Amino acid sequence: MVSINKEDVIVPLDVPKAMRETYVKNYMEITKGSGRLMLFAGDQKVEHLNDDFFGAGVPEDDADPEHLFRIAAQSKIGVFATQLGLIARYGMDYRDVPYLVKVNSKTNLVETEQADPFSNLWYDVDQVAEFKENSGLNILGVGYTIYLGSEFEAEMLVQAAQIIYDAHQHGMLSVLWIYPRGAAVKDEKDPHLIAGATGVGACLGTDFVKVNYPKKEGAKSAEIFKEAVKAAGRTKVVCAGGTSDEAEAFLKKLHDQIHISGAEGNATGRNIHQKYLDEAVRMCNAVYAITVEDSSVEDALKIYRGE
Ligand SMILES: O=P(O)(O)OC[C@H]1O[C@](O)(COP(=O)(O)O)[C@@H](O)[C@@H]1O
Repeated sequence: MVSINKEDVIVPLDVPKAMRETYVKNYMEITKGSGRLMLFAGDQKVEHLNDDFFGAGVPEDDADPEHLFRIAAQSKIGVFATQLGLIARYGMDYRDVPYLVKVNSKTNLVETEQADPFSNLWYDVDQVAEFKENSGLNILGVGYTIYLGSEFEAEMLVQAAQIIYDAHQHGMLSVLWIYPRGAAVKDEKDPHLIAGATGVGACLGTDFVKVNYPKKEGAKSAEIFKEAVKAAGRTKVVCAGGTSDEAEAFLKKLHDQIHISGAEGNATGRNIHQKYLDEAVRMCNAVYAITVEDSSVEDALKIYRGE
């Protein structure tokens, strides 16, 4: 078990004095007192349309958006990230779930080869705060995606800066998804470029930055990922889960990211929700065990197998 005290939370100076306590409370809650983030990612209904939710290899449970809420409610998680509209439709039946509102999103219909990606803002943070107030839901933070290197990078950087600043005004946390992508980007998974991305996250002052796990011919990803963790400084780095993998390999990779690279959590979607509910809940609890409870891969696998 890893744990931090309230006093260990470094409160950024853009959080007003009156909101410092709220920020610390949200930080402790989103990390379950571990300092590490277990983010269950459920924004793919926009990002990947129905590709992740229906078709060969995807259990039928996943075709219904409520599957995501059932998993979030029945498993151990730090936070469930999805779009505000979906939360508004289901939140009344899932009041105990901790939420993170993804404030921008785009589909994958236009390929990167056709046009550089731009993910525009759907809601500003004041609307998220208003929604939190009106719904009474436990909204701990906001999330935003930047496509670094896109011709629309400048717009996304400004929007990200504003949403982080505004989130901090409300004592809410920020998670940036930063993916280098567009015609100017030769290799999205280049370790040096990923480290550039986490450094941008640090300069934007985000609490957490989520990037893809770097890949380089002949190199061990867990080793080359260290550059990105270092570049992020006080901003904590987590990795996207990627396409569904065999459970043991996925859990081992996550364990390496945390214990070799120095990542402070995970942001996992498909590897959890592309399963029937019972298995999805066990997988989610296994991911949580490695992240928050500091379990070994063997112990996490026992949780996954229901032993
Ligand atoms: O664990 P997963 O399914 O990769 O989800 C992690 C994140 O990556 C995304 O799927 C987007 O990734 P891509 O744009 O690279 O496809 C997000 O929608 C999601 O939050």
